[in-house]
Amino acid sequence: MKISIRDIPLKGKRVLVRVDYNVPLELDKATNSYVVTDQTRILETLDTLKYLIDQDAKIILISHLGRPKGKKNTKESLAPVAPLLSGLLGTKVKFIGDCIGPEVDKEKESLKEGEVLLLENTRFYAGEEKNDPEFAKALASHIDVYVNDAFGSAHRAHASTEGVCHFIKQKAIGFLMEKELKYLGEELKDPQRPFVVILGGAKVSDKIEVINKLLEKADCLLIGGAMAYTFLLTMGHKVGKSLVETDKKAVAQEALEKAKERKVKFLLPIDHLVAESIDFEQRIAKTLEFTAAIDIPEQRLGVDIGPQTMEAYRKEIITAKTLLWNGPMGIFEIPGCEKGTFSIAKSIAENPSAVSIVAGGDSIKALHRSGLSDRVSFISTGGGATLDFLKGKVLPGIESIPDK
Ligand SMILES: Nc1ncnc2c1ncn2[C@@H]1O[C@H](COP(=O)(O)OP(=O)(O)OP(=O)(O)O)[C@@H](O)[C@H]1O
Ligand SMILES: O=C(O)[C@H](O)COP(=O)(O)O
Repeated sequence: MKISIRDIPLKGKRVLVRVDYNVPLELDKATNSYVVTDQTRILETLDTLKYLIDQDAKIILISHLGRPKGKKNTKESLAPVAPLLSGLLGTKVKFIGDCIGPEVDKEKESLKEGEVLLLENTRFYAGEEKNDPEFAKALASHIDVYVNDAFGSAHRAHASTEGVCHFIKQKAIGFLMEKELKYLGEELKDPQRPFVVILGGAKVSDKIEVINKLLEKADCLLIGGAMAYTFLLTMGHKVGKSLVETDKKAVAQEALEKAKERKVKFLLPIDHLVAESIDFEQRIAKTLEFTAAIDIPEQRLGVDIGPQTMEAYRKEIITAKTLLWNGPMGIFEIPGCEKGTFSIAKSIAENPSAVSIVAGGDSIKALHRSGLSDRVSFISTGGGATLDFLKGKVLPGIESIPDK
């Protein structure tokens, strides 16, 4: 058991809290400013933050947002989180446009008991992802206690999740981290069967390797999203202009063989929604139409699963005893391409007696949009972190917090 914030005195201490506020932002054209479109990850940290405020701690929040690769930009600034968090906590959350340096140190020093300061995106510095000790040391300056409540980032050995721990003596996990570990650990250690995993999304390179591990635990895998096309391509199907990672074909082949060997059902889309092109800026899919077959025409790209696939996946979902869903089935952000993803949410809702776990920023956003969030057993705030946890991998963000 990890040391929790309940286990240490916090009054008057400067507490650096690593949260995962890697939340989706959208430009609000009316105000020309970015707004948070899914607050889940923020809401889930409120218990920890309220507790720290009650304990008269001086709270300094750090997080990453997006993948800015060491460069500052407004699109990935944490600034829009501050007013939102102020409202949710009922206390002013001050924001400063940097996360290290003399200005930040001054703010840290002048912080009073119960006050909350939010720092800028740690990934605006290359030192974050490189886990640079100098950068980690700068994050740790003027800090008494480090709290990791960022389960979603625990699989990253970055300066704010791992490196910083070498410069701060007292460390603990927050309530969100505790909940995630308890839930995912208990429910999925020895899952009730059939255990059905639904995987989709764009991060093919992240997830395709995870599939190999899940094949050792799950009874059935339902594949959607962009990663499905890499598998279909590997099997010799035509995928047109769909998003694929050709360098992952060998891994895909290995997974297909392993599924066969272990007698794990491995379902891929049998029909698709395709488009001529996608304009992500305008959120428009040109010439949407269903293919009645697995192959995708040359000049088209797959943007969602088709109706036959939805029904095939539904059949597996409604008879499962344990369900895990990570990643949308299509480019659900674009109007007209959301039906496949919503159909997964609906099918899960049809099976209330199963333990259902949904993980991943976009999957959660889609779940909320479908209005069925209250029909799942547990919503994990982790995407890659949850999958790594399932693989039994050591998560650096958890490892660096000592046991009781
Ligand atoms: N067919 C497709 N072609 C291109 N992009 C797709 C396709 N299907 C889904 N996507 C994109 O995948 C993205 C989500 O993938 P991602 O792996 O980030 O899922 P997630 O649930 O947020 O999990 P995580 O938290 O691990 O990131 C969405 O932006 C969606 O548009
Ligand atoms: O959204 C996530 O899974 C976490 O915030 C980690 O983000 P990353 O995949 O960009 O490291």
